[in-house]
Amino acid sequence: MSVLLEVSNLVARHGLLIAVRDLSLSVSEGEVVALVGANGAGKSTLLRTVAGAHPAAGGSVRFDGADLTGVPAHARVARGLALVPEGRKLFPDLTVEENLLVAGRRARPGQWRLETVLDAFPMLKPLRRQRASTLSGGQQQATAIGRALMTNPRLLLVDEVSLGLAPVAVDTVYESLSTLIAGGATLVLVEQDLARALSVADRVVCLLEGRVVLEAATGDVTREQVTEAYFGLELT
Ligand SMILES: Nc1ncnc2c1ncn2[C@@H]1O[C@H](COP(=O)(O)OP(=O)(O)OP(=O)(O)O)[C@@H](O)[C@H]1O
Repeated sequence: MSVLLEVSNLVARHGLLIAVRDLSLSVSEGEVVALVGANGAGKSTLLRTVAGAHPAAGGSVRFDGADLTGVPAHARVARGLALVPEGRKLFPDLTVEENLLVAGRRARPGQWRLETVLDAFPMLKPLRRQRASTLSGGQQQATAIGRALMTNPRLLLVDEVSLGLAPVAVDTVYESLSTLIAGGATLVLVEQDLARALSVADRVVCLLEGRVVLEAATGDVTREQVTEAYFGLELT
């Protein structure tokens, strides 16, 4: 598998606070990576910096061989990097369909268009003409992932996949993610629910205080080992 994303010695700050410290990570084409870690570990800042929504204070972000470190977010989307942000950030007054179509306006060529996104997220079909502000959390998350797909990404970064969703909504969102995975999508998922994360990912990367403290194929690591890394406990 060829490397699609290569993050090297990345540093990201919020003022004086260093949220991402000298972090290196690579993601290969077709891989599903679960990014886990406690609140404040730096997961969101990392995804936002990779997507160009937050500036890098050091290091580099290479995508498909090109250095994108100083490149604006919209140009990264054009190259195939898409972020589903924490809080979903839909246009509340637009309908589901309009939210999807807006994202598709400058899409790269590819399989994803309104019809194929609705096929991947069947729960959205009856909601097409409904305003985003009236949707449940799960419906919003499905719309937000669908909106990112409309750009025909080569790598999809999804922040906080299941945060705030009812269990049944989490199931539905993961069913659709599984469809994407079966179709060969390359994904980085930030997920608080460790069992979920381990169930879909090929590899788990655990952050603590802005650093990678554990990185392993999901088959090679136990839930206990990930939990220990998560809280910064000594590995036994
Ligand atoms: N806009 C901001 N201004 C100042 N500090 C911030 C800002 N956003 C995040 N931080 C700080 O940066 C560090 C990393 O936060 P980040 O949100 O990236 O972590 P996270 O792992 O995604 O956590 P969470 O699950 O809570 O979102 C934390 O100490 C956080 O308080």
